Amino acid sequence: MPKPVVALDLLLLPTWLVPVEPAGVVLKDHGLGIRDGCIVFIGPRAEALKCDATEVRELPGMLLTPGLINAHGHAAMTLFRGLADDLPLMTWLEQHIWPAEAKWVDEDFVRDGTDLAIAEQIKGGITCFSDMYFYPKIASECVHDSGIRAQIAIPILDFPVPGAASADDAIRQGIELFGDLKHHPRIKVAFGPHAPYTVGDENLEKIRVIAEELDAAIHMHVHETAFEVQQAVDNTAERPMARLARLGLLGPRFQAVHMTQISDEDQALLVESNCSVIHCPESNLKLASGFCPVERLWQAGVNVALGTDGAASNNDLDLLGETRTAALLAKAVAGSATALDAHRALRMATLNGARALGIEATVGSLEVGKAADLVAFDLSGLAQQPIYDPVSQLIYATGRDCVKHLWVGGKPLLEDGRLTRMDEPTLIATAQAWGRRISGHNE
Ligand SMILES: CSC[C@H]1O[C@@H](n2cnc3c(O)ncnc32)[C@H](O)[C@@H]1O
Ligand SMILES: [Zn+2]
Repeated sequence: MPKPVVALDLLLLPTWLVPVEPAGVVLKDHGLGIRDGCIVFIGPRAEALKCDATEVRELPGMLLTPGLINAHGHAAMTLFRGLADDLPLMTWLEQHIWPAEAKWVDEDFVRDGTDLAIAEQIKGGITCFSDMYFYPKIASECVHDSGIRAQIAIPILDFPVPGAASADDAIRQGIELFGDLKHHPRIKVAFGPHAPYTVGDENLEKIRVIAEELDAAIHMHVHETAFEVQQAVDNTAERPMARLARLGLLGPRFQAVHMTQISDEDQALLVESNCSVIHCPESNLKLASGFCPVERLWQAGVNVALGTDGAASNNDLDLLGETRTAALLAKAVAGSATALDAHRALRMATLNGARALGIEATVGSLEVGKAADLVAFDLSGLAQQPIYDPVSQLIYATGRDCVKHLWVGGKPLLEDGRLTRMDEPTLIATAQAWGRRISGHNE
């Protein structure tokens, strides 16, 4: 019996295809077929050409991978990029960033800054990002309009912040947004208590109850610096991770961002509660916050994903560059050149990110049945030659300027390096206008 012909909206024929799952596999001269936004076919080129495809795209010299997932950031902070550099975390936050946020952050700021962040991320191969910033409803509108995928974490602090008069107000808005977006195909709403030092037990308990009820994720900066942990121990005789465990917050829906300080007890809590850690190496390096022991966590079975953090502490939203930094730093921290090899680094930037955000059934790897969130990297330039392993070349020798095409749910958001739905000159002009206002050259 001849096999039925597979009907496709789009057939992609890259030189290399790296599915990420199964791990370590590189498929040469294979095709990937998309129908109704999902991957419906992966197979050798000769088989792929038998499909009945409405459109066929040859991608010579290109590597097709799952879209990168930026598991932690503060999107609208793109408008504060370079505003306060070369400072330690608490000085940076308390003396520079929080005063600037109090002065400038409003709905327009968040809309313009988030659009800028989305455009930068799409151009850098990112198909999904996690955002934790003020006016989350505005950010969700930007995500909806742009076509990208995102987790929107509702920021919650014990004190008033732009857009929320209190923690209760932020939680109420979060519950409403969660309800409004619970059927959205590309947006997930999570709860984002800022950090152990800005949210007290009472509000953390409220967040635990609501997140449990809604089956929502909790996204939080935790153990970012040694100072944070020491201050908590001095004041309460309890490490923040132990406190979060006591309050019942840890679990598979908990996303612990940073984790540069990990005792054996902290690690045991991460393992037994099955939380994810989101590693932000460049922000940690720039603020001199410390080093997350990625290899040790990986070997212990902890899911480690990757984030850029905001553009005010990084200062870019370049997850491919972040992956390279993570791979290099992991070797230095572990004292072993075999730590976080290129294939595992790519997995951290894709499937582990999806797992951390609770969307690994939908995205994170190229598998039949998953959404077609894909990126094509052009490896035909001289800086990538010769190619023994395209994943090694991608992680160790390629910059985000090699991102050529990108799809989310099968929809093209980047074609030949150009944004399909956003106007780059307008984004640049808008960001420049904010820069003039904030630096005082205008108004
Ligand atoms: C509640 S989310 C927004 C809040 O967090 C601040 N922020 C940005 N980056 C970091 C970081 O690395 N650690 C702690 N807090 C951070 C941001 O400026 C907002 O005030
Ligand atoms: Zn952050």
